[in-house]
Amino acid sequence: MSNTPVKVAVTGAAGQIGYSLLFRIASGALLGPDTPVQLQLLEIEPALKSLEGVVMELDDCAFPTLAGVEIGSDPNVIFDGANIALLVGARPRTKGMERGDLLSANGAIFTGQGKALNDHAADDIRIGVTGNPANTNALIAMSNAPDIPSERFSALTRLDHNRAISQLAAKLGVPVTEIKKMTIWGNHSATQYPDLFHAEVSGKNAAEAVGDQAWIENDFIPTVAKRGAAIIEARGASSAASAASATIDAARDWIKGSAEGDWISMAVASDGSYGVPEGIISSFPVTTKNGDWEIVQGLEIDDFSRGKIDASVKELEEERDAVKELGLI
Ligand SMILES: NC(=O)C1=CN([C@@H]2O[C@H](COP(=O)(O)OP(=O)(O)OC[C@H]3O[C@@H](n4cnc5c(N)ncnc54)[C@H](O)[C@@H]3O)[C@@H](O)[C@H]2O)C=CC1
Ligand SMILES: O=C([O-])CC(=O)C(=O)O
Repeated sequence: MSNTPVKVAVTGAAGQIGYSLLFRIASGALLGPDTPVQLQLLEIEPALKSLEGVVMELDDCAFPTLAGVEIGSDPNVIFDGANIALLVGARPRTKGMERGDLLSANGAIFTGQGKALNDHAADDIRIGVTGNPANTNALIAMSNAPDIPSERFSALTRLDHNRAISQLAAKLGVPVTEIKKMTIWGNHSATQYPDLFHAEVSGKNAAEAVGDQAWIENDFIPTVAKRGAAIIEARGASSAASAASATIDAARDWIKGSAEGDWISMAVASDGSYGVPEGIISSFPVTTKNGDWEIVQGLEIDDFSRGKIDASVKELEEERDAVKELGLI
């Protein structure tokens, strides 16, 4: 095992996602069994007592890869020297709310955290935003951290990506491992576009393997896009363990690299690819290597996909304009 622990900051650490996420990071699921991690956990003051209980449980696991845990409510302290920051802390939506309803409630959190990361994080910082509305929260953090390169920020659409793989595998009766090149385009919201036209099943085009446009349009796309709401309806609380798992998948692949012959979905600052306006944080197919990502280029976008991508991007532009209006960017 190398000696220098990687500092992983997690916000909202006493929350539902945190309760699943921290134990997986501490056990080596993020960086592997040979890399010690130091957890730096941020919570609001009233949640610190509960977080102390979580830390007692982390201690009780005696994880060989857990080098230490620090907790606190000041982002300037907790982000100090962080190599990876997973920004989970934000109010989740409840029944009947759309993610856009969270813009003003949660947006303000990300101005302060962006500034604190700017001033205190390590030079190699990578920042993944899970807290909703994830894309626009990432945009807010990025806009408030002028010294951190914009490509170091991403928002989580990996949960949608994993949901899309799982739905397609169930439809075709194949293992999830047969599915490659899934893409989520746009916003982590009901307008997102899970794309089967570039995905592959056992090396063959997924849309052709399905052979049922009506299922794609009326079943697959809405099931994936509205899965978060379906879980809130069933569980009475928003997805947590699956969100934690996707947060790990996304950060691990970013740092360790995506698999050869495959790609992943990540919401990143657009460079104008596929007609998505520069600067907004939109989900794309990306490959990753050594902590860097690249948008997969050259995919042909037909009219159906174009319409879906444009609708989600329009929503992201509206969210950007709304937070501009609120003075958050
Ligand atoms: N992008 C994605 O795929 C998904 C995103 N989410 C989002 O993740 C977020 C967290 O969800 P849960 O853990 O279920 O919520 P939760 O309410 O159980 O936990 C959130 C925690 O964040 C803390 N918090 C609030 N303000 C904070 C601040 N300024 N600094 C640090 N911590 C702060 C709260 O005290 C709370 O403990 C929500 O916004 C939810 O909508 C949830 C599922 C999937
Ligand atoms: O839907 C929600 O509010 C929680 C979430 O982001 C998801 O499960 O995708």
